[in-house]
Amino acid sequence: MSDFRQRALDYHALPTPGKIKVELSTAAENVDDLALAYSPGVAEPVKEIAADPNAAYKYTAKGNMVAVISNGTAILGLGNLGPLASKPVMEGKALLFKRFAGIDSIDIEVKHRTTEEFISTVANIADSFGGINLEDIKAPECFEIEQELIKRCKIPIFHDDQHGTAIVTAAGMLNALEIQGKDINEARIVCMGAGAAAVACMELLIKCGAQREKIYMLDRKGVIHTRRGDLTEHKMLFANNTDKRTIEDVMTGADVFLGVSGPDLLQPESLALMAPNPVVFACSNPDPEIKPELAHEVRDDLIMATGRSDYPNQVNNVLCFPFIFRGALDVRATEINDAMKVAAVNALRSVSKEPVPQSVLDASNIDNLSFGRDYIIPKPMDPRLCERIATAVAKAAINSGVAQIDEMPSHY
Ligand SMILES: NC(=O)C1=CN([C@@H]2O[C@H](COP(=O)(O)OP(=O)(O)OC[C@H]3O[C@@H](n4cnc5c(N)ncnc54)[C@H](OP(=O)(O)O)[C@@H]3O)[C@@H](O)[C@H]2O)C=CC1
Ligand SMILES: CC(=O)C(=O)O
Ligand SMILES: [Mg+2]
Repeated sequence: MSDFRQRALDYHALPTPGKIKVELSTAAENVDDLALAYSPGVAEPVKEIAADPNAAYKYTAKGNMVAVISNGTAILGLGNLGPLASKPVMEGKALLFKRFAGIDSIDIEVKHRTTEEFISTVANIADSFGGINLEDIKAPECFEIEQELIKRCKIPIFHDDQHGTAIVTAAGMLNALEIQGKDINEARIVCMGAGAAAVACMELLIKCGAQREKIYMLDRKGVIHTRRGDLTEHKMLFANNTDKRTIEDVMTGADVFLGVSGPDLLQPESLALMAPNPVVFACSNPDPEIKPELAHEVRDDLIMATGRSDYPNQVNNVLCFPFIFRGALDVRATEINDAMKVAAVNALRSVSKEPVPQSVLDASNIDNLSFGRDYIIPKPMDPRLCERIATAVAKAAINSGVAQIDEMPSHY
C-alpha cells in the first residue's frame, strides 16, 4: 500500500472513526441545567415554535446548520458507488463548512428507488436545517431534484457540484483569461463532460460573457451537436450546429479546456492542438483529465488548474460553498439566486488580486504568491475569504429581495 493511501486511511480512522462529531453548546451539568434543557424546560420553546415557525431560528440550532445530502451517484469522479460510500466525502464537506465558515453541518446519505422518493425524503426533513447542500448527485436527475426542492422548501437549496463549481470556475477562468490577454467573449471553449458541473459552469460562463455558439461540449459519445438524437434536455442547450465530431476537431484552435468528466481523458496530442496561450482546467477529482506535469511537458504557454490541493491553482468548490452559505444564513435568505452567485464570483476574483497574507504562505509552504499564472485564485485556507464572500453574498441577497433579515449582521 502506498504511503499516501495509508496516511489517508489512518487520517479517517484515527483518533476516532470519521471526521466530525457533535458537541454541546449549553451547560448540562446539574439538575437545574437538565430541567431547562430537557423536561420540563424544553416545552417552552416547543410551544413558541408551534405558534411561530420562525422562532426555530431563535431557540434551536437550525439557523447555523446545513445538511450535506447525497445519494452517492456521482462521488467526485469515481462514479456511482452508492450512498454509504459517499459518506467520507459528505463528512469532508461538513468539516469544510465548520473549518472555513463556522457552520455546523451534518451529512445525510439517502438510499432511494425513484427520483421522487429522494426529493420527498429531503423535502420532508428540510425544515430542520437552515440550508441544504446537495452533493455528488449525477446528471440528469440532479437538475430535477434541485429545481423541485427549491419549489418545495423555504430554505436555500444549493447543488454544490453545479453552482459551487461554476462560481469558482468562472472566477478562476476570468482571471486566467485576463492573464493570457484573452477576452471571454471571443474565447473558443471546450468542455469535457456534460453533467452537473459542466452544464452549470457553461451557463455561468455565458452569463459572464462567453458565447454559447463558441462552446463545444463532449460526453462519452463525443461532441454534442444538433444532429444527435440522444440528447437530454440539458445537453440539448449545448448542441452545437457543427461538423466537428471528435476531441481533436474541437481542440484545434481552442482557447479554453474545462474538464469536469473523469481521469486522464485529455491526451497530450489534443492539448498540443490548442491556440497559443490556452487555459486548461482539468477539474476531475481526485485524478484530473490530464496531469499538470504532462501538460507542462507538452507546452509552456498554458495556465493550468486542477481540483486538487497539491498543485497550484486549485479550482474547487471548497472556495465557494462554505462562504456562500455563510452569507445566505446570516441574512436568512430564502434562496441562493444568480445575484448572490455573481457576487461570489466577483469577491473571489478581487481577493486573488490582493497581497497574500503570511498565514496563507506558511500553510502553503511557499515564500511568495502573487496574482499570475500560478496563482489565479485564492487558497482555501485564506482567512479573508469568509468575510469577503459572505459579505458580498449577504448584500446581494438583501438587494435582490430574498433576505428575511434586512440588515447586515454586526460581525461584518
Ligand atoms: N473541481 C471541482 O470543484 C469539481 C469537480 N467535479 C468533477 O467533475 C466530474 C463530473 O462531476 P459531475 O458533473 O458532478 O458528474 P455527472 O455524473 O453529473 O457528470 C459526469 C459527466 O462526465 C461525462 N463523462 C464521463 N466519462 C467521460 C468520457 N470518457 N468522455 C467524455 N465525457 C465523460 C459524462 O458523460 P455522459 O453524459 O455521456 O454520461 C457526464 O456528462 C467529476 O470528476 C468531479 O470530480 C465536480 C464538481 C466540482
Ligand atoms: C469537489 C467536488 O465536489 C467533486 O469533485 O465532486
Ligand atoms: Mg462534489
